Amino acid sequence: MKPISIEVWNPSGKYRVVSTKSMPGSRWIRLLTEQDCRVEICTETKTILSVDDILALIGDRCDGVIGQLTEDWGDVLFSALRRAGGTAFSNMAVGYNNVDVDAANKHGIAVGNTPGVLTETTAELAASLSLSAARRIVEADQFMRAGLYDGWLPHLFVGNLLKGQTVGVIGAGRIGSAYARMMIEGFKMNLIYYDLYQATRLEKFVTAYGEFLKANGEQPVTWKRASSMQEVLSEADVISLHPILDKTTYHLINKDSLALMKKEAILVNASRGPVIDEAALVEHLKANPMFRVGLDVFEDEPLMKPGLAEQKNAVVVPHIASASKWTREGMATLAALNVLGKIKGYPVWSDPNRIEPFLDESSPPPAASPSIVNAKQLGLPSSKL
Ligand SMILES: NC(=O)c1ccc[n+]([C@@H]2O[C@H](COP(=O)([O-])OP(=O)(O)OC[C@H]3O[C@@H](n4cnc5c(N)ncnc54)[C@H](O)[C@@H]3O)[C@@H](O)[C@H]2O)c1
Ligand SMILES: O=C(O)[C@H](O)CO
Repeated sequence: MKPISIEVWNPSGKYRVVSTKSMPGSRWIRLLTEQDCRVEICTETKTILSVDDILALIGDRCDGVIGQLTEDWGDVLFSALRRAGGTAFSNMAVGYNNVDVDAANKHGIAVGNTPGVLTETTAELAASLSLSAARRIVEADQFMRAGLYDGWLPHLFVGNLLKGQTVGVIGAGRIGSAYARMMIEGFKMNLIYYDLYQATRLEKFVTAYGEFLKANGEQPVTWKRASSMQEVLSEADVISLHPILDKTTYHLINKDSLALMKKEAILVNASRGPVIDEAALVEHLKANPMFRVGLDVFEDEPLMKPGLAEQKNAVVVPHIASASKWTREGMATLAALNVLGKIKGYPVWSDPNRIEPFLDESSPPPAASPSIVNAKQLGLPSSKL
């Protein structure tokens, strides 16, 4: 196996923890080295590591790995980690569709993720994409830079007004609900959402905000929980996708579902690329120039499907929804603490949505793993804190 380049922190540490990428901030490194970990960070320049690269990083002895959503964590890697004496893996991401959790269970490896810390940052990017698509910001920017602006015109880059329109959310979990609140409070949009579960807190928020507006003599905002995704697609003016990626959400948006949407609707995706059949989307964009999309994620990432890049009615950014400094440093901290907690035999934090105590730099983090998705399957104890 070819050697792989690494940077080492605290070489004499008792536990060997590998990070497949350099991650923002230094707190995560400090938290590990202070607890007797030797931290090895992969410094290979290529962006996506292969399974063989990661096998080389795991080597003969490894207690835990912090990995990335671009990596394929299945039976090969989990069995290698187990053989090397490891018991812990954490994705530096909330989504873990790149992880075969059954394989991890089989080998007794805890799988961590990083919920909560990226909720607002990701929702803000989805809101940015919604605005950019509605007001044609990227097209207008390119027009200016090309020196084409020769004076104000009544028809120049006319887009969509959001106020009073309906925002549709598919997957009203943490991020979907935060996005909905931004669009409702910011632009006084009405809400229609589809989720397998009732978003009670979100409904209460919209009701209370509607009452506030009414009391101030303004048109109140409203909410509706749709009984099908199709209802959201046909009624909403702006639709944002925020479900997890699994078998039930793969190609949720396809040729048939696109046909249900309004001709001037806006579709935003900051969840996972395969939630949209991207080839069908390209055809829809070509046939409907007033339909616009804002995409942070792509079906064959890092590639775009042929034809997408040429569509002026698409705003595309490279999977940056969680990319604020605070969030990325927090994700690194949570991922490191997931691995550390398992190595040290700490219990699992009882509420993965209440992660503030782990992010407070002025006090030591609780002795717990913040979020282990297979804690129940592995029978890991829950923290009483
Ligand atoms: N683009 C990015 O950088 C970025 C950043 C963070 C998260 N994400 C993605 O966003 C996803 C959601 O994150 P979250 O923290 O809000 O998770 P969450 O678990 O709080 O929310 C997901 C919601 O999807 C719902 N859902 C599941 N299956 C569904 C279906 N078939 N139809 C409708 N709704 C369904 C769930 O009930 C849940 O409410 C992550 O899994 C991840 O893939 C992407
Ligand atoms: O799932 C996630 O966390 C994102 O895709 C990266 O922030």
